[in-house]
Formats: sequence, C-alpha cells, structure tokens
Amino acid sequence: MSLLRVQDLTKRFGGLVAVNDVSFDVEAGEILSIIGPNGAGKSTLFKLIASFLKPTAGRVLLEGEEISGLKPHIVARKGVVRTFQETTVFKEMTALENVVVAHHLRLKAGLLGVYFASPRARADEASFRASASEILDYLGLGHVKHERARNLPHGYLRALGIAVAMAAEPRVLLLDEPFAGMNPEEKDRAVRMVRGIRDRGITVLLVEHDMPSVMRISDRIVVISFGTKIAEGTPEAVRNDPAVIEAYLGAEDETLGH
Ligand SMILES: Nc1ncnc2c1ncn2[C@@H]1O[C@H](COP(=O)(O)OP(=O)(O)OP(=O)(O)O)[C@@H](O)[C@H]1O
Repeated sequence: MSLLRVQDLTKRFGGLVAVNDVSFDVEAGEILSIIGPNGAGKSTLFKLIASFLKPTAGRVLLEGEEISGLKPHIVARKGVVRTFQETTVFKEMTALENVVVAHHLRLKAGLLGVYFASPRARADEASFRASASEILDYLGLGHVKHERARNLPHGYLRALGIAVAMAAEPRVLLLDEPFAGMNPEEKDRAVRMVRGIRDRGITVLLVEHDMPSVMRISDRIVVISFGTKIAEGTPEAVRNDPAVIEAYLGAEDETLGH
C-alpha cells in the first residue's frame, strides 16, 4: 500500500477549477516534487493534502485511512506536516528555543497556559531540548543554535522553519518552495538537507519552481497544468515529455533545466 494516496482530488473556487481530478500515489521514503507553471494549482493541491482546504471532490488517504476533511492539526498529528513559504518562527527566540517550543506545542496544543506552569512541562523541557538540539545538528544548524532567529541569514531561517516542522515528527513532510530566494550555496545546503531528512525515513513532498534543484533532488515528479495532472515520472522522463515542454512554453521565469 502507498503511504499517501491522492485520489480524484478536485477543488473549485466559485467557477474556477484550481485542482481538477488529480490522482497520484506517494511511496514511503521517496522525494516527490509537484511542479507546474504559475497558477497551475500546486499550492492548492498542497493545502488539500495537509487538510488546510477541504476538497470539492476526491480524497487523500494516509496508509489507506482518509485524512481529507480532518482538521490540519489532527492530520499533522497523524504525521502529515507542512512547512510554509513564509517562515513561521519566533524572531526573538533562538533557533533552539524555536524548536523546543514546537515540541511543546505539538504535545500540548489547547492547554498551553496550564501546561507551561506544570511540573510535567519542566520534565519535558530537558528531553525536548535534547531532541531539538539533535534536529538542529542533523540539519546543519548546530553552530547557530543559540542565535536569535532574527539574526539568521535567509537560508538558515528557511532551514529553521523545516527544523520546527521536524519537531512534529512527521512521516510525510510537505515543503512549500524550500529553495525560494536562496543563493546557489544555500540551495546546495538545502538539497543536502532534504536528502538527509529522507535518509531519516521521512517521506518528502515538495512544491518548487527551481527546476535545477527539483531535477537534482526528486525521485519522481508530478506535473500540474491548469489544475490537471499532465505527467508523472522520473526527472528524466518528465523533462523530455512533450506535454510538459508544451505547458512550460511561454512561462518566462521558469525553465525545465535543459
Ligand atoms: N482561496 C482562493 N480563492 C479563489 N481562487 C483561488 C484561491 N486560491 C487559489 N486560487 C486560484 O486557484 C488557481 C491555482 O492557484 P495556486 O496558488 O494553487 O497555483 P500555484 O500553482 O501554486 O501557483 P504559483 O506557482 O504561482 O504559486 C489560481 O488561478 C488561483 O488564483
């Protein structure tokens, strides 16, 4: 059984069909990218998978269990966790504190005031700090652990957003444009980081415009155009697919990395 199954998903906004009967499977341990020209429906598809939006039709299954329609935090608790284009870190906290807080939030959402004052919270604190520290080391952020987030360069801030998501112990991590706005060095580091996440046994789904990085990193690619899936396959197959080349013609800011 596939880890994640996207089945006949459709999302309409009024008269606009943003996602049109899209189906694909995600296998455990793979890195799968969703690409497509601007406005193709990639973000909408991502929001449907993480249950930030309710599908008009179709469903999403995690190991055969329907997760579409559940609240996003329930879906996150089941292991499908999404990062955001805009980083969602607390700028005045250090990198370590941000990941520790993410651990607390994961376990105690809803009871925060009571929880933070409890002896249990102090006991958890030590184990959360150890785990947060390990995640930061693993993602290559060990040396900036004690820096305030607001002092971190863009690439590190994005990586910290991913570290925060990792605190939720995802089985499937949805990365929203992880390479956006990065310089080549930052992209190299981010590519290694995403591979490292996969090597930890986490399945990675990403939406990305940066074609060279997508081609380097993906095991498989799903291509969306005008809400419809037009191709699916290895980077090599997708890059040479006439329907994909056609869809990208005229998209000035994007190339297929030829
Ligand atoms: N909340 C919404 N209400 C109405 N229309 C929406 C909404 N969200 C997205 N759309 C429309 O749905 C279509 C798909 O948008 P979406 O953001 O999913 O595309 P995308 O492929 O992620 O684009 P980009 O690459 O530019 O981020 C677009 O026409 C967009 O205007």
